[in-house]
Amino acid sequence: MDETPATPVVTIGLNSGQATFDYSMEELKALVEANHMTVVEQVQQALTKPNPGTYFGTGKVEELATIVADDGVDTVVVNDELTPSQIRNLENGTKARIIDRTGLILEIFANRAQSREAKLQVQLAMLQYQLPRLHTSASQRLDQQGGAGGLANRGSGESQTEMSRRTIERSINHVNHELKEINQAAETQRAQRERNELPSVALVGYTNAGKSTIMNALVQRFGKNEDKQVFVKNMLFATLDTSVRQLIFPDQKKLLLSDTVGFVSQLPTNLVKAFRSTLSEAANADLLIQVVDYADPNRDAMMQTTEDTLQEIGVTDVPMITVFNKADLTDAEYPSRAGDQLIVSAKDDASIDMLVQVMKEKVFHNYVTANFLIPFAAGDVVAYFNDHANVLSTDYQADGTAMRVELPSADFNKYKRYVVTDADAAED
Ligand SMILES: Nc1nc2c(ncn2[C@@H]2O[C@H](COP(=O)(O)OP(=O)(O)OP(=O)(O)O)[C@@H](O)[C@H]2O)c(=O)[nH]1
Ligand SMILES: [Mg+2]
Repeated sequence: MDETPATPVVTIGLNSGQATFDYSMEELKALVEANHMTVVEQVQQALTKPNPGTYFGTGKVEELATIVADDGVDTVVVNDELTPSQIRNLENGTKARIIDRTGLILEIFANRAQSREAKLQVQLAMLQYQLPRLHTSASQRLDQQGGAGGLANRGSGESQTEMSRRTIERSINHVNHELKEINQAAETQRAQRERNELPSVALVGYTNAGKSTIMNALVQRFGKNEDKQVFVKNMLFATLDTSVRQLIFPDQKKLLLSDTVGFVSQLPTNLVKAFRSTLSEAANADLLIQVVDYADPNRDAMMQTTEDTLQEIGVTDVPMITVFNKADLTDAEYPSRAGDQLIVSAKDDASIDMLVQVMKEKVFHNYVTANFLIPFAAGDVVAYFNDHANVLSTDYQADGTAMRVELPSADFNKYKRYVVTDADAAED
């Protein structure tokens, strides 16, 4: 455990009268805490738009400088993304280190990334963020987190700015290249092929809504024995890597379920772009399950954030159901269903049953039920049905095995020659 005390900070935000202002400051506080810092004071200014030079108006910057000095903090976290010159001017005006919302989210992601792919994706987003912000403390902080990798090597003759810029550009190319290699790896392609054969369902939603918990509950009941549970924790951005698991239901219907990074409002564009391949799981899904923390008073804003982010990554026409989770923390009755909306608790078996029922309705529409008479010489087909289809009845007859089977229409077509009508089956 990390026992170092959290860094105290002042958060600042511009209140332009938007309905979501209070919520966004609250969200900023949660992000600050996720980054091992703690808010000692919040400062806001009512302004319709940011001052282009200093974000806050000049008088307010002076006031902020006093607050920073009085509170004895050396870091100010800003609720919006700033321009490089706004960062510089605010740093000069307050004598504090300025972290904007984007920089903050990047730092959290950098600390959470586990897999090589996630690390590279975060690194790419950081480099792109740093490029126009050289010589601000924002860049140096990220540099310490390993953002630019090889920035330390200094050449002779060139100005430091010129050198850093070229180094960052080179690093960006390098990271892009490595990411491309990961995507082309045999493993990824194999997974892709499997994906094309089975329906896929993706869990999406605001961070900390319970996506990974639902994934684990489903995997525990319908996953393969060797499948590992995914990481669950009560913190923002517990999950940064996409996990895909196969679910097999008792009727042999199978699907792929994926769990991925959660969303937060104003997720940096570079980050969303860098995580494109991770998020492609959602884009290619046959069904999205939007998980919402039903116990959170800001749930409507969180749903809006999720829908905006999906739009931004180009996911616009995938069918979606909404799962209001954590109902055990509310007075609501659960599980309950109204059309495509469910109220559940991830910790409740009956809730998981209801979710499975709805998932099945949505993704398994290409199934047919038919009677087959399979000659003994084609015993492998009987074995195939037992492993891959929902066998409703089996009867060993003189001329072969009679089976009534529910199966995907592709398989039905493949084994059509063994189909018999109900009447045929009755005759035998
Ligand atoms: N009481 C209650 N707690 C839940 C429920 N579902 C999840 N949680 C808790 O909520 C917290 C977040 O759960 P996760 O599954 O990690 O959430 P997530 O959506 O995967 O979050 P990110 O990966 O950060 O996007 C954990 O502490 C869970 O134990 C639920 O139905 N009821
Ligand atoms: Mg998660």
